[in-house]
Amino acid sequence: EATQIQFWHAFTGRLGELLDKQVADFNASQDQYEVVATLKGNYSEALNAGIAAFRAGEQPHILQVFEVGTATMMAAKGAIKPVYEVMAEAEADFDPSAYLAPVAGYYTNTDGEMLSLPYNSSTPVLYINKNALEAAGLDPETKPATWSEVEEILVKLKESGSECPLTTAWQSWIHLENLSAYHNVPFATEANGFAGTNTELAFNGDLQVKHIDKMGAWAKDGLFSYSGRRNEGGARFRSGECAMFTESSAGYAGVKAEADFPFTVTNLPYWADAEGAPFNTIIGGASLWVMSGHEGEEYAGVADFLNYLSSAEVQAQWHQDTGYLPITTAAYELTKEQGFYDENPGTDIAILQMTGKAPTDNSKGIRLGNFDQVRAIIDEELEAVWQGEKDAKTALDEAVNRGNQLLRRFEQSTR
Ligand SMILES: O=P(O)(O)OC[C@H](O)CO
Repeated sequence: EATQIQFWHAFTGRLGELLDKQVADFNASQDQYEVVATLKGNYSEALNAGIAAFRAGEQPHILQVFEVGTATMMAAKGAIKPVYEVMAEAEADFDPSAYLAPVAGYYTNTDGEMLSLPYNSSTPVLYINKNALEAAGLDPETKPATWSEVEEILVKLKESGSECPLTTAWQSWIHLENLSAYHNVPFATEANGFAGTNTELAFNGDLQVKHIDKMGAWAKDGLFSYSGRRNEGGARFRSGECAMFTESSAGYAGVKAEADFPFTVTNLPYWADAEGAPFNTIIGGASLWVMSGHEGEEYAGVADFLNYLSSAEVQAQWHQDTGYLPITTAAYELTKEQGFYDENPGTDIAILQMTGKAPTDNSKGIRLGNFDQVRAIIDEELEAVWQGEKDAKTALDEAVNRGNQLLRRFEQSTR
């Protein structure tokens, strides 16, 4: 009988279908192991389910954790079995340098050891409904590079009757975390937490205040329409209601499957007056953590499955279907060879935007404890701006102060 491997994840919709297919293909490719994929809710819910299950001794073998939970998982030493160790014990053919540096770097400790397996890494991009541009009397091929250009388009969209010229998914990730990296200003001190847990939030600087202030004004003028904290805006873009949409590169999976209008995927816009901008954006998405407390034979199966997911063919197909980054150099090269980027313009935007410039201390990534809870505070404060209850500076100052208390709590818990 096949050894079962439990895999808990957070993918619904088109991404859920594609994940189920990968699992079915792996199961069909051999008869020693059977991976059982279980949906555990959204990213936060899946993370909490994994932690609660560990406490109850009922943890899965593999847990998908979004990038926000990385520091929490790294600190949960007894609960996890680092991927490099799983691979070494299984004597698997595993080469960490096969992974793209900015992706691997996110999930690697200071000794260069890979702790979790990069699986679905994304970066934010801008989606545009070409029909909406045309209806506003604009060239449907328009690709605004800067936020000032975006603003001019939003005004025309509104004049043409659009009730939702712009919406966004993941507001903190795109409009504060990536905004900061893209303009080379700190989101937090200590290299955004990569250099240590003694870190403080710093996203209430001039650039961030200016950007959130602008978005607040756009909300007031009916140019920006808020949809929710995660990717609720996706349905509104795919149905044609919203004309422009800032969202993960992986929003591509759903847009490609559902939108019945021509669309553009282009770079996340930047502020042209910021020196040196744009720098590179940072990753989001999730990685796969192996949990401790299982049998050796089961870990051999985990190693096989993770290697399967990383193989060039599987990873290239996943990248092409979902819009997630290709993860390994081999999958990237294979995708180029297959002519995918030429046939599907915009699909290489994410990887180019991530890797265009050498990362700085502000654009390597973000590694903060209690980050999911910090994001909830940020969401609350941003919502107050969109509703016209707070100005941008007050909201960001309060988010920084409230968030810092959670960072201190995390630091104390790791001592
Ligand atoms: O939609 P995803 O999977 O690319 O994730 C977006 C954000 O990184 C979530 O924190």
